[in-house]
Amino acid sequence: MSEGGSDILFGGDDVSEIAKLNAERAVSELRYGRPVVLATDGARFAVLALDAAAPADVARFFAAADAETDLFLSAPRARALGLSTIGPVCLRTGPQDIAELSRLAFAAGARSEAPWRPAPDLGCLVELARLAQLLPAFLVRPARPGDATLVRCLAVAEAELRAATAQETRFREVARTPVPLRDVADCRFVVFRGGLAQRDQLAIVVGEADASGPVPVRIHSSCITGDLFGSLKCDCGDQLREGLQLIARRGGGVLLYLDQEGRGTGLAAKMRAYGLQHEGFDTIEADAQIGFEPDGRRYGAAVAMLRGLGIGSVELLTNNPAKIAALQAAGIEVSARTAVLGTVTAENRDYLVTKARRAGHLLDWPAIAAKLG
Ligand SMILES: Nc1nc2c(ncn2[C@@H]2O[C@H](COP(=O)(O)OP(=O)(O)OP(=O)(O)O)[C@@H](O)[C@H]2O)c(=O)[nH]1
Ligand SMILES: [Zn+2]
Repeated sequence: MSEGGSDILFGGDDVSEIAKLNAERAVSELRYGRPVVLATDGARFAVLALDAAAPADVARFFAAADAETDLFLSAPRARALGLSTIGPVCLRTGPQDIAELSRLAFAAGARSEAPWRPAPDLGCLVELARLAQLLPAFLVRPARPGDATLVRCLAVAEAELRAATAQETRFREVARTPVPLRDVADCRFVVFRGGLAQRDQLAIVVGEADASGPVPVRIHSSCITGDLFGSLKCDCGDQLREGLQLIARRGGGVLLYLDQEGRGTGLAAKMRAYGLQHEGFDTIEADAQIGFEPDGRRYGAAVAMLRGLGIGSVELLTNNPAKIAALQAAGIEVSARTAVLGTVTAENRDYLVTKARRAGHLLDWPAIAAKLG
């Protein structure tokens, strides 16, 4: 029986499959604002995701505590508060209302004088927050044996979360059908299902690519604001359409459309970060203020889809060296890189400059200027 109490299983006893089930249940509980019991090496904690908890949930969590409650924060958020740390921390806050806890967890420019300790033992909470697409801030207290308030709560072991990551690269094709697009008529949409706490992923197969050589591929992270609504704040919509056209001009290839809004932080976090950008933070500083590293994206789904499509060598359409490195690390050959240039606007210029200066994106400014005419 697993720490999570999943003693009855419907189909299969693959350890990482069981771990996935429990990890996804934990993600769901946290998103509903319910406490989860986390078993780490030698200790058990009750944890509650602040981003998903209502004031009543927080009050209940404190009321049930016979021990001190801490506020767990990721390393970027701790540093934003002025704490000198390289890892996540626990602040000893004492009972607080949700407004004060939220100030400490998310508010731009906030500082903390509260006592704190490094919390490497709870580092898996950052991973849980990423899977749940919640800001990485949790109320944490020891879960004592016999604590009646936690009897009906889901328990998940840190070891299970680790085992579940094996599922991040397991996908299977579930649907394939032609979808002619305005700019690229010869297209098939191929849907893959799997991963860990992930929605279905999409591969758009254009024309007939010869998979015996390098296949033109764009790996595109979803950007609802840019891709769908033409937001001027980024270059994503241009890159999406130009990527598809470029692939069509090559005679065929694949665009992988990954469910990775906001560099993997999720739509709500991205919109919070946009709010901070209006206050003057750049795209990376804004994410750090709300607790995120510069780029938390994973490419296991992309690798699995390429393999599922029989592609082992690619011409990658990107300016992002992290995408090249991720494919290479997974054994996909990147035989060439081709830039994909969006339009530079007054609204996205600073964003592009930050991507080039701080995230190492390979932006070809002369080519961009030439494109502008
Ligand atoms: N957190 C955050 N995410 C953003 C911001 N602007 C755009 N994004 C996200 O950034 C990602 C950009 O994805 P891509 O266009 O595939 O990737 P890229 O890293 O720019 O690399 P290439 O386009 O391949 O050169 C998408 O997930 C967007 O939703 C922002 O200001 N903050
Ligand atoms: Zn965008």
